[in-house]
Amino acid sequence: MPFPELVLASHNAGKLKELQAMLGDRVRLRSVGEFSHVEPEETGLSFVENAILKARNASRLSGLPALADDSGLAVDFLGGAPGIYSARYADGLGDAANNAKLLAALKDVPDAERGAQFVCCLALVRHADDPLPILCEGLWHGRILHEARGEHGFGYDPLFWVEERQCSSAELSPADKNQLSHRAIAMQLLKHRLGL
Ligand SMILES: O=P(O)(O)OP(=O)(O)OP(=O)(O)OC[C@H]1O[C@@H](n2cnc3c(O)ncnc32)[C@H](O)[C@@H]1O
Ligand SMILES: [Mg+2]
Repeated sequence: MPFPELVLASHNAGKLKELQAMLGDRVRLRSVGEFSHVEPEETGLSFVENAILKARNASRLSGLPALADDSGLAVDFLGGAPGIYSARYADGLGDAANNAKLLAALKDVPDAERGAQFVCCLALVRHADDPLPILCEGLWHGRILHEARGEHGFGYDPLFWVEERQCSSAELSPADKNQLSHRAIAMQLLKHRLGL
């Protein structure tokens, strides 16, 4: 196993939980929070740029190989917003405020125009200056509900309708979300690349 221990370049507890569950016990994820509580500025214009930037920063702080997840929700009616700005959509006020802002932006928009995709870009760097990061991407298609449903997950999960299961992603069990999600698709690819 090339990476028995990886630093996860994330301060999001929901991601850590999901990614560790997907990786199983052959790779131990350590939070970058063990090394610093300062979050890097996400200055990239794409998911991949931000994922690489976060991975390099965590690797520099820890001296260890690092995995980053940059993800978000791209809503068709909003031209792909909030996209890379998903975490900060309501100016840093958190998940509930982000969800309220999204519902307001889609007020009176009919179901047929409420298509959206969750995007996940994973970047793994072997060291802070790695010239060839491993990059894997996953997309999960759904649509935005008119009101929140479900208690599981995090972020926009209560507003994301999963057609194949006829429920919101916050109504899926954690195990089911970890089979279907954008993050699950990207992680499958990464595991394949790592021979896991
Ligand atoms: O940057 P780190 O520290 O990893 O944590 P973050 O929460 O800021 O993460 P991102 O910058 O990648 O922003 C991702 C946002 O997209 C949303 N998001 C991503 N994956 C999600 C998921 O599986 N379910 C619900 N919302 C998700 C949620 O609002 C996240 O905060
Ligand atoms: Mg972030």
